[in-house]
Amino acid sequence: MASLPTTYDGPVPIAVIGGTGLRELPGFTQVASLNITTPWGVPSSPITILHHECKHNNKVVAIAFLSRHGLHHQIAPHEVPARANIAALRSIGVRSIIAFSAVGSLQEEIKPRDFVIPDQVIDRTKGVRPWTFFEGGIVAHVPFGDPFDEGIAKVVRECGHSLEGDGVVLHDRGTLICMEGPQFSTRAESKMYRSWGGSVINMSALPEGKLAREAEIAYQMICMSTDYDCWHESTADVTVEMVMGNMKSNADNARRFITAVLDALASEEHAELVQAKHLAGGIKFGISTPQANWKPEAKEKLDWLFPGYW
Ligand SMILES: CSC[C@H]1O[C@H](OP(=O)(O)O)[C@H](O)[C@@H]1O
Ligand SMILES: Nc1ncnc2[nH]cnc12
Repeated sequence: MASLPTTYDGPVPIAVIGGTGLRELPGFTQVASLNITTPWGVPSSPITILHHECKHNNKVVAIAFLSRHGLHHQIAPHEVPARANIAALRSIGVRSIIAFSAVGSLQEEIKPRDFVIPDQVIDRTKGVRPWTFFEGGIVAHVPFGDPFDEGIAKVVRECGHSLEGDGVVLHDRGTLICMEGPQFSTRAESKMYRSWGGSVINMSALPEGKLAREAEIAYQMICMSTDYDCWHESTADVTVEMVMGNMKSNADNARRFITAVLDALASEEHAELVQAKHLAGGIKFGISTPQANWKPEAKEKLDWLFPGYW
């Protein structure tokens, strides 16, 4: 294949982050491949810019795609450079992220290959992943009571329901447990997460979602169930083979789902939502350190993330 341009000039407000089994988005035209270096390092993969012709208005929109675990799934969940990923996406104009994830089901009614649009998350990562842009002399605290974006979630749910009966089964809400990994849970842990009200489990929603919130990016995860983890008495414990097998056999549904979401988000009706106007500027109110006391090195990094804010 001829190599792609390494720059892209147009606006790119929407990004898709692909996870396990979703290292690229088939069916879209690739128009550029960007290698971006951020003050937090380099992203998991080059950012591919895809052109998508919106079904509703035939308008061509640019979408950014990033592969969370790298082009060859060589990056473990705890090694994902989430700060570089989020910062790089924001630097090209991204303000809304649809993040895909393969998850274990913690509830009988969430069957393998069902989709879940989580609305809550419980953090079971172990503090080994860098999880904030605000450190080294500038302190900030952002609200995270609703960790996902309800506006984007509403559009995603409508799209999922429009595909129901056509192979897609959708659960509108759910509590996602984000564990550290890379080992899967013990049976005792799996049962404990069920007793906490967990619906599904993965290793990658955090700190990705927290960093997106700090970067004023609307973030919604679409989860696809691939297994019953290890709590279920009559099914085998989760294995990578099981996860990959279910991702592969449901890949076409995942592709149709994401295409429908991109069609909907590209319509005029959702322009404000996609630009995350509801989040814009909010970070200014979350900073506790008076600007006069900011360390120059810390300010330089934040200036990269929020050009023109200070
Ligand atoms: C290969 S099974 C565990 C792996 O799958 C999920 O990946 P992702 O969320 O990126 O789709 C899970 O979070 C783990 O990283
Ligand atoms: N059972 C499980 N636990 C954690 N992450 C997963 N991703 C897919 N299945 C999983």
